[in-house]
Amino acid sequence: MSGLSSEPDNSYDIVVIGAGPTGLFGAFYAGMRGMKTLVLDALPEVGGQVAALYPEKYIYDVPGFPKILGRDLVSQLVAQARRFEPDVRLGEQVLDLRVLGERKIILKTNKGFYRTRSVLISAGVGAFAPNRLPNVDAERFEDRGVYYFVKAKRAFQQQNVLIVGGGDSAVDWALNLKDEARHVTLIHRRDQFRAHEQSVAELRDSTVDIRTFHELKQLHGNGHITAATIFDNRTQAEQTLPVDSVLVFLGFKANSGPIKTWGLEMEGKGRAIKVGPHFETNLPGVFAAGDIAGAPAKLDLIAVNFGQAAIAVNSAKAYVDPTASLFPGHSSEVNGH
Ligand SMILES: Cc1cc2nc3c(=O)[nH]c(=O)nc-3n(C[C@H](O)[C@H](O)[C@H](O)COP(=O)(O)OP(=O)(O)OC[C@H]3O[C@@H](n4cnc5c(N)ncnc54)[C@H](O)[C@@H]3O)c2cc1C
Repeated sequence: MSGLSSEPDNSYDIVVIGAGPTGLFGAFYAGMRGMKTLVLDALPEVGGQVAALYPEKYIYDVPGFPKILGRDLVSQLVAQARRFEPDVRLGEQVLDLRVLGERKIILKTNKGFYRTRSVLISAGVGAFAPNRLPNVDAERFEDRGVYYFVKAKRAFQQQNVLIVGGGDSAVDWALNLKDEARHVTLIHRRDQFRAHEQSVAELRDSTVDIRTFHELKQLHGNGHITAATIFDNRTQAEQTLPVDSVLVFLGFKANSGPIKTWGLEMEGKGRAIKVGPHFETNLPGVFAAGDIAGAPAKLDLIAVNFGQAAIAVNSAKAYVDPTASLFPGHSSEVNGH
């Protein structure tokens, strides 16, 4: 790993790779065990698959919640993890991991290096990245009118907004922005939406200009987007619309690529990291939990992942501090405020 000679000063007891449900709960547990914690995720938002793929769906099998919306579960996990104030860095993908010795691990990301005594890999199905707009040279407008994530709807006040996509995110953001923006157009290449029936009904009843069977042909602007040409994929008829922002919601792809090069023993056709009973990997100080872990009875469910995160983090604590016990004590007794 190049750059190791200039070792970073930032040093953690544990770095959690991946801020999905497993990583967020792992971060909570690490905080409860008094570990200095850093959480890293490639995406600019936390929540893993839940936030990226189904934030607006109800989940029915999380203990204690008869039903809970994906995004509400993520908020609750964040609130729980925040209590111990872990460092969180988003939009940062871990590219390399090296064990240099006992309790000495270096991580390299696309933004820098971190030193840590242990690692929890809770990377799910890999680092998420949004599917980018194909064939329209959108890169030159990224963050200059083309956005794959929306943080604050205020940013689109009085704008002409073009939304691309037919899933929950596209439909929900169209509904969310219709009163904030000057005009919202939504294009989708088919006439069937992959979104909540109720939201689609609301959309069809709203002021959003819906163009089904439409796709993006070209973006225009000098520095920042000013217009977009769309076309009807049945007739090829084109139209150029004045546009200030294009919001792209074409789903995500996962890339587990770098993890396979870290010297970890893999299984399950190379998709899962082999773990032992404490969710330890073959690399000392490196633990894995959640969808990425090749546990003996593998069930990729949030409820199961929470338990794995607890075992992995408590094991990491005992590794980092050999005088510490594996059992954390009951939270109701040790953290009573
Ligand atoms: C449509 C759908 C519906 C589902 N419904 C349910 C349900 O009803 N009940 C249920 O229990 N489960 C459900 N699941 C499964 C559940 O979402 C997963 O089991 C869970 O999200 C796994 O959590 P995780 O934290 O292990 O991984 P993930 O949620 O995949 O999070 C992993 C995170 O790690 C990040 N990451 C990966 N590699 C890197 C890297 N190198 N550097 C930085 N960051 C990285 C990713 O960007 C991602 O954010 C569903 C899944 C899908 C797709």
